[in-house]
Amino acid sequence: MTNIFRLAYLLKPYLKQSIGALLLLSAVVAMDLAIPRLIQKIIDQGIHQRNQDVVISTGLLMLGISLLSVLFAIGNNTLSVKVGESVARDLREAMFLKIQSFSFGNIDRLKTGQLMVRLSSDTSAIQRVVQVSLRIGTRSPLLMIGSLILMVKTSSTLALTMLPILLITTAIIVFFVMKMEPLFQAVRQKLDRLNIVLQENIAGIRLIKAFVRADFECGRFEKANTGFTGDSIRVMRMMASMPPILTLCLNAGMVLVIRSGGLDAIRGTMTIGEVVAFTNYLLTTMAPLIFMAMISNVWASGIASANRVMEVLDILPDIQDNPEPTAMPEHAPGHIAFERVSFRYNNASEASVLDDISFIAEPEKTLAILGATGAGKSTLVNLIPRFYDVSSGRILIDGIDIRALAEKSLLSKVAIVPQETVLFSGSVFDNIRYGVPEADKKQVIEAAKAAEAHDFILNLPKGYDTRVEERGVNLSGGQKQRIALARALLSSPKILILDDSTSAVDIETETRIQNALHLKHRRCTTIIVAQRVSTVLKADKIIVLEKGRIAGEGDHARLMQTSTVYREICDSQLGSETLPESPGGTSKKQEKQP
Ligand SMILES: Nc1ncnc2c1ncn2[C@@H]1O[C@H](COP(=O)(O)OP(=O)(O)OP(=O)(O)O)[C@@H](O)[C@H]1O
Repeated sequence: MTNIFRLAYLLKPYLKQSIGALLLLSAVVAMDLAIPRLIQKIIDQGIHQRNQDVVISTGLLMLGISLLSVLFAIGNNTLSVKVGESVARDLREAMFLKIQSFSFGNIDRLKTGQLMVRLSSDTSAIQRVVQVSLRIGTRSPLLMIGSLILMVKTSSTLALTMLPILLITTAIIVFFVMKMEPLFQAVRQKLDRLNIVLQENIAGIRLIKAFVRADFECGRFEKANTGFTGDSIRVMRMMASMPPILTLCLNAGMVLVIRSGGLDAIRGTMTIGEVVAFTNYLLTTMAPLIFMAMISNVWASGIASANRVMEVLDILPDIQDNPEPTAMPEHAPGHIAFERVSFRYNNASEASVLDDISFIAEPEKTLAILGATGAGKSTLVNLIPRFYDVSSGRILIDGIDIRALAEKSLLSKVAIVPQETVLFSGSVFDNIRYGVPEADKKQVIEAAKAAEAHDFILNLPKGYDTRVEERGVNLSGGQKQRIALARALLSSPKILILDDSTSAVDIETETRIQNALHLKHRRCTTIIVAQRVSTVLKADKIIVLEKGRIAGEGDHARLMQTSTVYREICDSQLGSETLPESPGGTSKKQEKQP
C-alpha cells in the first residue's frame, strides 16, 4: 500500500492539472446532489400545490445544471486522461533508465519477460489507477458523503435505519478488495511466466524447429497459459460475484426507505417530496459504492502493479561509481594487471569461477587467453570493463584500481566484441558506428576494412546501406562477427577485447583480420579469447586457463616446452607435427578444425 502513496509523488509535476480535475469533479458532484432537492421542490411546491411556475422554472434549472455538469465532466475527463498518460510515460521512462543503469549481475537476476510486463502492463495498470482516481474514484466517495449528509438532513431517523445496510455494503466491498489484491499479484506473476516462455520461444524458434522440439515447447507454453488462465478465471469469478451481492443490498435499502418513508408520509411527518429525495440520495449513496466496488479491481491490480514497478525502481545497480571517481588519463597506455583475482557469480554460490588469477597485459601487445569451454575465459575478460566486480583481489589499469575509475571513462577506453554478436535493426553503416554515432563514412569503411568486412559489405544488395534485420537474421554468423568487430575498432580503444569473436570466420579470414589488427591497431592492448589454437599462435603472451586457474603462461614456443595442458590442446587441434617455434610464424601444417 505504501507504494501507492509513493506513486502519488509522481503526480507532483501535474499538480495543477490534478487539482483542476478535482475541482471540476467537485462541481459536478455538487450539481448531482442538487438534483434530488430540485425534484423534491417540484413535487412539494409545484405538483402538490398545483403551482405550474415552480414546475417549469425548477425543471429549466435542472436542465441547465445537467448541461453544465456535462461540460465540467468533459473537462475533468480531459485533464485526468492527460495526467494518467503522463504519469505512465514518466514511469516507463524511469524504469527504462533504471534498466539501463543495471550491471550484468542485475540483468542476470532479472528475466527479460518480467521486465517487459512491468514496463508495459504494469505501467498501464498504474495509469488506469491515476485516471480512475481523478474521475469516478473521487467522484463516488464525494457523492456518497454528500448524499449521506443530505439524507440525514432530510430525515435523520430514516437515515439511521439505513446505517446497518450501508455498513454491511462497505464491509462487503472491503472484503472483496482485500481478497482480490493477492489474486491480481498472482495473475501478474503468471503473466510474467507466460511472457518468459513466449519470448524464449520466439527468439529460439529456429532451434526449436531444428531439434523438432515443437511438441515439448507447446507443452511448456500450454502449462504457462493454463496457469495464467486459471488465476484469471479465479479473479474474474470473484469480481463477477460482487455486483449481484451489492445490488441486493441496494434493493433491501430501497424497500426499507419506501416502507418507513411511506409510513412517515401517511403519518404526515414527511412530505412525499422528501421521501422521493431520500430515495434518490439512497441511490446516490449506494450506486457510488457499487461503482467503487466495480473499480476495486483497477485498484487491486494497480496496487499489485505499483509493488512490482517499485521493486524494479528500488534495485540498486551492483556496480556504481564511487563518490569521487577517477578519470582514465587521456593518453593512458593500457597496462592491465590482475592481482590475485578470484570471482564467483553470486556471492552465495559455492565454487569460484576464477581462482587466484594474476597476470599482466602489456600495452600495445597481444595477450591471448586459451582454455576449454567453461574454463572461465569470458568471465575473466568481462571483469576488465567492470561488467562484474571481482570477489577478491584487484584489477589495475595503468596502476589504477578499476573500481576507482568512473564507469564512463573506463568504458570509453575499452572496447569488447562479445561472444554473442548483437546487431540492431538498421543499416550496416549505423550498426558499425553504433558506439561512435558521429563517425563519417571514411572512418566506418576503414574500421570495416580492418575487420575484413568491407568486401562482403560491398557485395550486399545496398552495400553499407543494406538493412540489417532484427538480430541480424539476414547475415551469416561470420559476417555478423566482422560487423561487430568493425564496431569495436571504430571507437579506437586503448584496450581491445575479442571474446572468441572470430570463431565463426574461416581460418584464412581470421589470419587476415589478425594481420590488419596488428598493422592498424598495434597501439592498443589486445586481449583475444579463443578455443582455437590457430587464433592465439601469434600472440605475444598466451594464458592457458583451466577450471578457473592459470595452467600456463608464456608465448607459444615457451608454452610448448613448459605447459602440458597447452601441448595437449595443440596436439588435439593441430596434430603432433612440428609447430612454429616463435610467435609471428605461421603454421605450415594443414590445420584441423576443433
Ligand atoms: N552469468 C552467469 N551466471 C552464473 N554462472 C555463469 C554465468 N556465466 C558463466 N557462468 C559459469 O561460469 C563458468 C565459466 O563460464 P565462461 O563463460 O567464463 O567460460 P568460457 O571459458 O568463456 O567458456 P566458452 O569457451 O564455452 O565460452 C561456467 O561454469 C558457467 O556456467
